Amino acid sequence: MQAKKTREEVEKNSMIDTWLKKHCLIYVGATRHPFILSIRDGTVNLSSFKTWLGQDYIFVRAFVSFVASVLIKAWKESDDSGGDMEVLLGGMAALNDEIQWFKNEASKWGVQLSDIVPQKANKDYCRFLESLMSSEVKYTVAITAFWAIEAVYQQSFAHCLEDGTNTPSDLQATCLRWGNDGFGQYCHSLKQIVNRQLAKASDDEIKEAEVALLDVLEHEVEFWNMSCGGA
Ligand SMILES: Cc1ncc(CNC=O)c(N)n1
Repeated sequence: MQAKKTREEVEKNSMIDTWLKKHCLIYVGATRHPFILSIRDGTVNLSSFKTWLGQDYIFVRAFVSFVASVLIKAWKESDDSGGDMEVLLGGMAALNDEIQWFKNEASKWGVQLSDIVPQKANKDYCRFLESLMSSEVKYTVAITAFWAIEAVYQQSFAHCLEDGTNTPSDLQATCLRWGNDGFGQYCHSLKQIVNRQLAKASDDEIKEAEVALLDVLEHEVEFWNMSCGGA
C-alpha cells in the first residue's frame, strides 16, 4: 500500500494552483488585461498593436537568452527524470520560429524593427530577466518565472480565440501563436516541472519562487499597459 502523503506533501503537489488562487487578482490583471480584451472584442487600436509588436520583439530577444540560462540550470541542477531539457529545447526551437515571425509580421504592419527603442516597462522587464540569469538563482526559481511568462501569453491569447469573440481576422494568427493547443500543452509540461521542483524545494526556495511569480505578473501588466499607451 502506498504511504499516506503528509499534508505538506499534498500542498506542495499543487503549489502553483494554490498560488494562482492566492494571487488571483494580479493573475487576472495579467491574463485579462484591457489590451487583450480589446483584441477579443475587436476594438483594438492598431497603433497599440504595433507598439506591442515592436516592443515584444525586443523582449523576445532577451527572453531567448533567459531560456538559455534556464537550460544551463536544468542541466546542472535537475535530476531530469521529467525530460526537462527536451521541454526547454522545444521552447527554444519555438522561439527561433517566433523571431522570424516577428520580422515577417513587422514588415506586414510597416513596423521598422531597427528603429524600435525599448520603453521603460520593457527595459525593466528585461533587467528582471537578467537578474534571474545569475548562477546564484536556483533552477526552481528560474523555471517558475519561465512557466509564468509563457502561461500569461497562453492564457491571454487563448481567451481571444474562444467561441463568440470578435477578434479581428488579421490578428487571429497572432493569437494562435500563443493560444494554440500545442502551446497550451507545452505550458502544461512546464507547470508539471515547476510543481515537481517545488515539491522537493527548501522553504526559502519556495518563498523566492513565489516572489518571482508575482514579479512576472507585475511586469506583464506593465508590459500590456505600455502597449496600450500606444506611443
Ligand atoms: C512580454 C512577453 N511575455 C511573454 C511572452 C511569451 N513568451 C515568448 O514569446 C512574450 N512574447 N512577451
